[in-house]
Amino acid sequence: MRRGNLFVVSGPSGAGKGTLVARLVREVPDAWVSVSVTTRAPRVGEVDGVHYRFATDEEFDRLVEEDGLLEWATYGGNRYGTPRADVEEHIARGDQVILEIDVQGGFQVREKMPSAHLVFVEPPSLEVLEKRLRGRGTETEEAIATRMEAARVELSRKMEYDVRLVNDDLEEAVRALTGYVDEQAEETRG
Ligand SMILES: Nc1nc2c(ncn2[C@@H]2O[C@H](COP(=O)(O)OP(=O)(O)O)[C@@H](O)[C@H]2O)c(=O)[nH]1
Ligand SMILES: Nc1ncnc2c1ncn2[C@@H]1O[C@H](COP(=O)(O)OP(=O)(O)O)[C@@H](O)[C@H]1O
Repeated sequence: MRRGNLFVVSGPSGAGKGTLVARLVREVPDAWVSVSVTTRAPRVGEVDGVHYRFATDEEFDRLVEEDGLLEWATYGGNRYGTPRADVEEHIARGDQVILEIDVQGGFQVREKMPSAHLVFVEPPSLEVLEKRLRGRGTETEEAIATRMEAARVELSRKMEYDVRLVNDDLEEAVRALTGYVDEQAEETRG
């Protein structure tokens, strides 16, 4: 039976993961993006169940206890996790499953599912990263500082990922990501 593939997309906050993954799902028909659970507060325009499943600390605790998460991590003082059942179901269905998660989560996925493909999205520079984060207009100055600090740690682990792509020119980065997913998927698509 046809089985899908699992892809992890990580990289510093503001590198453009969300933008790239949104383009990927438009261009690769069997791509499916997991919706994470988070204890972070919704941003303006974020819809529960679409961008994230927003949860209380107690709800998140319960998911961890029930072993309902494939991986989870704390980022910027909030917890984020990948619901396990949906991911397993979509892989079984033959989809190209995409997890947009931080590097701590990326390495947990590699441990549990060694066949996962790990993609690291890099910004052209730290200066550009900070500009993008500020330009997005979603974070306070304090949150930007926390994210820039996390970015340095995340970037220090990029060589442990299977592939790296620099998101400078958006169209070029979209082509690189869709090309990689298609290439890995080809064998299992049948
Ligand atoms: N480990 C893990 N990280 C996640 C998950 N969902 C999102 N993240 C990561 O958490 C970090 C913060 O996400 P978010 O608050 O949405 O900020 P943004 O990435 O700047 O839009 C990013 O690095 C996300 O990739 C998840 O389910 N698990
Ligand atoms: N190649 C690019 N060139 C310029 N701006 C970009 C590019 N890719 C993304 N952006 C912008 O940078 C900001 C951060 O992108 P986003 O996808 O939210 O990053 P992430 O999901 O990694 O936190 C957004 O405002 C987005 O529109």
